[in-house]
Amino acid sequence: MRIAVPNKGRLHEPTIDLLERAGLHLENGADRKLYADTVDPDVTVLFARAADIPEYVADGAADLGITGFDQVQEARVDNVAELLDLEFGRCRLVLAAPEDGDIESVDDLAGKIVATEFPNITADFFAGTGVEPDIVEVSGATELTPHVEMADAIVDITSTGTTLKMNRLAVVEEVLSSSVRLFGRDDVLEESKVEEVRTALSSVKRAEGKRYLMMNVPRDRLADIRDVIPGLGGPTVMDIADEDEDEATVAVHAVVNEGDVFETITEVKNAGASDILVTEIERLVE
Ligand SMILES: Nc1ncnc2c1ncn2[C@@H]1O[C@H](COP(=O)(O)OP(=O)(O)OP(=O)(O)O)[C@@H](O)[C@H]1O
Ligand SMILES: O=P(O)(O)OC[C@H]1O[C@H](OP(=O)(O)OP(=O)(O)O)[C@H](O)[C@@H]1O
Ligand SMILES: [Mg+2]
Repeated sequence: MRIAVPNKGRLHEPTIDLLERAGLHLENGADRKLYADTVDPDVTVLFARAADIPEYVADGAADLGITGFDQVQEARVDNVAELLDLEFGRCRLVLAAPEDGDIESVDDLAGKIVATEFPNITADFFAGTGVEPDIVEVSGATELTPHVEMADAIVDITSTGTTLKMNRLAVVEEVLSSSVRLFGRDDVLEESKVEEVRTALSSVKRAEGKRYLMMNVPRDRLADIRDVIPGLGGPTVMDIADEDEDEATVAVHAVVNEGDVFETITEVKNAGASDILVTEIERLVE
């Protein structure tokens, strides 16, 4: 099983970090190498450009891929399926034009020129509008093209909006909303290794923003504690070893949202809990 991941750019680090947190530790993967082994002898990693990854998966150079949804759409591959939204690399592809120009809506682009690194997505977008500009493919610095009379508008990536603003461009319309996805070729989707990888990655995503809470509670206050813990399927209650059966204290463990931890601690304390411990969770397997 081979997974293609971005070799550089802004998606490289977070993707490697995610694989590591999922337990797929990379080995022998020194910088500039094309491949890396992982702790799982059946899983290798192929480093490729974010834009090439969908093709690599479709053609069989890799079985699974991790890259932006925008790249998967642009590649127009029809034999791959999405397995998981990894929820980072969030950005939008937008149609943008000079702030002080005369392009204010899609209709203003009839017969005009639109420059983009995403000609397929752009063509699909305009096909749905009935407006037919000339689409010119560029390989970078798209934001400059309206200022050098190469184009009247662009379709490009934005997230904070800083680059558009710096180039005095305004959003005319959103074309696509993107985040990083795990996807696989249709003919490998039933393989057990694919499900293993998907489960490992999704368990990391599920654990994000969650905390594990442990505490000791007098048995006769358990009902109150249950009332205040917004646990995942309720708390786990355990007898404490060597305690007398009738003895009073039990251990309570629960998974809670990070945002609820502060309030929950106050509430369980008021309900009689002591020795409260909060820890991070690496993975949460369904
Ligand atoms: N500003 C951004 N905010 C969030 N995600 C982004 C942003 N820019 C790009 N991305 C996402 O990252 C993907 C790859 O972009 P990145 O800039 O890392 O590579 P690239 O410029 O295509 O790489 P290369 O240097 O190989 O040409 C994009 O397809 C998109 O999904
Ligand atoms: O809305 P913003 O936060 O300003 O982000 C948008 C910019 O980010 C990307 O470029 P990147 O930084 O990846 O540089 P690149 O052109 O070298 O790929 C994209 O191509 C935009 O130019
Ligand atoms: Mg970029």
